Amino acid sequence: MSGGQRRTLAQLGLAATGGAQAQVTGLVIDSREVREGSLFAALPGTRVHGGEFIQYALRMGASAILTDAEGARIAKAELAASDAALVVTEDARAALSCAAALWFGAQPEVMVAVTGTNGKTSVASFTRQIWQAMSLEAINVGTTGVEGSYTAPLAHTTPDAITLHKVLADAAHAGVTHAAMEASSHGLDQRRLDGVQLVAAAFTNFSQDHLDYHHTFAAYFDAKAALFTRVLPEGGVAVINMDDGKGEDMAALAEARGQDVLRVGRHNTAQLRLLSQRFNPTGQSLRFSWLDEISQVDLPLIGGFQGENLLVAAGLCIGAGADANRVFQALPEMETVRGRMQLAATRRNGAAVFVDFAHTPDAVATAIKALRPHVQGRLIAIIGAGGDRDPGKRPLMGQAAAQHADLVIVTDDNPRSEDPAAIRAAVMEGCPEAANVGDRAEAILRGVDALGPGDALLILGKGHETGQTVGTDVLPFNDAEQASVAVMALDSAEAGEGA
Ligand SMILES: CC(=O)N[C@H]1[C@@H](OP(=O)(O)OP(=O)(O)OC[C@H]2O[C@@H](n3ccc(=O)[nH]c3=O)[C@H](O)[C@@H]2O)O[C@H](CO)[C@@H](O)[C@@H]1O[C@H](C)C(=O)N[C@@H](C)C(=O)N[C@H](CCC(=O)O)C(=O)O
Ligand SMILES: Nc1ncnc2c1ncn2[C@@H]1O[C@H](COP(=O)(O)OP(=O)(O)OP(=O)(O)O)[C@@H](O)[C@H]1O
Ligand SMILES: N[C@H](CCC[C@H](N)C(=O)O)C(=O)O
Ligand SMILES: [Mg+2]
Repeated sequence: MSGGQRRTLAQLGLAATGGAQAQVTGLVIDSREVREGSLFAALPGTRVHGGEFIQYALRMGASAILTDAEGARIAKAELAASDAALVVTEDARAALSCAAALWFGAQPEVMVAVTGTNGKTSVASFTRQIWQAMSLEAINVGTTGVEGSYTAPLAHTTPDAITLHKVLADAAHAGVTHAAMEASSHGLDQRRLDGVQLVAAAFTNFSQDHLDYHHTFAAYFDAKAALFTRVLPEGGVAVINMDDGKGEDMAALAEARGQDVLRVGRHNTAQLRLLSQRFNPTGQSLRFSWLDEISQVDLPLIGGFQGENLLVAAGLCIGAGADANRVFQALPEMETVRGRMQLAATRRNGAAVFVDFAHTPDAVATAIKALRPHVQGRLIAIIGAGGDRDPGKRPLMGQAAAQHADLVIVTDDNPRSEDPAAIRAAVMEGCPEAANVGDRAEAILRGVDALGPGDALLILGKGHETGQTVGTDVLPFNDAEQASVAVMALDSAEAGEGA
């Protein structure tokens, strides 16, 4: 990670209380990765304070420790006995982010970020696609990794500051000039993107998720709002979806900070205003106005929310300096975002199977309702909820599915450390009539088997994911692949019977 370089703390924007001349050879947040000369950032955690590992980091040769008062208290004796440099700051996470930005030293010139409970990956991908259609070297950074003109896998939606700045620097060195990144609420709360220089930022929507981490809706909202109140500088452009219940509040916060607000949506205050959407079996046509000019575009995207996300992405590109007409010209070239309302297979009788990443109550409702106008017959939904994630959302996801689909199958979705049957039982509280089929492959087979002409199956929750996490094992699993296998098996069995 050091690439052989050495920096002083001053060069990393850090003021030390001792050993200020220390030469840092790399930045790490996990003591197990400390090498000779590393700066170890001992951060507060959800399970333990990183200060507990300072002793080990010093033993492994750390030349500097960055921590908060609590970390310094925990390791007081070891720090006193060491000649390593010590930086104690109120917000060690924020300091680490700025140090990481300085350490890696490069990021794409034009960077934007998007927050919101749902739609971040979609908006980031569309933003990157628009830029690429305008012949710019662009990437999106988030849940699906780094995609576009430079690619890399990522484990998190908003990676920790060190991983993030390494990726941004690598992309910039590879010639990437434009980047759209996702700002998750965890990422914002943990200051992971505080060192990123944003020119514009967007807000999609706000509904229940991650209450296991944030505990209250107010804290969850504040984490998201920090994209505008802390990360995006004054004078940046805030692109706000005004159709969401929190749109007005977010716009007011951005204005109070001195940002230009670009309003998007059906709302009558929107400058980029969605006038109408028409759906057909393979996509939709969108009519919208920008200031006083009206445009219309045909898109190969399934689901009304994708049209809405696309306008937010267009707003981000305009907010980041692109010419509006060139942005609008790029829109017909948009491709489906992987795992978001993605057509996975079609049965011989014409019934379609879609895969979508809905994993919140609002997304489950939105996704099923969004598919409805594209479907003539029955709509069957497969849902599950993740283990070690907000348990409160489980019955609400079941309820949303029961309310909007004609038939529901409840199955497993990354049970992680929890009992899968207990998670399914919690989901079933919201949809007591649903079938309960733990094995996901079998659930998909049953869903596909139930498809008559004109029907559609919507498999929710995993989207682009390629694994099923059970305990700590990640078993290979891909909804789109399973759907194809099920369609092939059932169609050929039926053809065999007919022969
Ligand atoms: C809940 C959460 O965000 N946890 C993150 C947090 O871990 P934590 O607070 O639990 O850490 P901890 O285990 O208490 O340890 C405290 C500190 O001690 C350090 N440590 C720990 C053990 C050791 O031997 N040595 C050591 O130095 C850890 O690196 C950490 O800095 O800090 C760690 C790094 O400092 C992160 O890796 C970890 O992300 C975990 C892996 C995670 O899964 N996060 C998910 C929930 C997440 O961030 N998701 C969001 C949103 C997803 C969405 O879009 O819906 C995302 O952006 O991906
Ligand atoms: N604008 C929207 N409004 C409501 N639901 C949406 C919207 N956009 C996407 N969704 C739903 O949320 C799912 C996830 O979309 P996407 O991956 O873009 O969101 P995300 O915010 O990146 O999610 P994550 O928090 O996991 O990173 C989609 O598959 C869809 O079901
Ligand atoms: N980024 C989200 C993804 C959830 C996807 C779903 N398949 C699950 O495991 O709950 C999270 O970590 O909460
Ligand atoms: Mg995402």
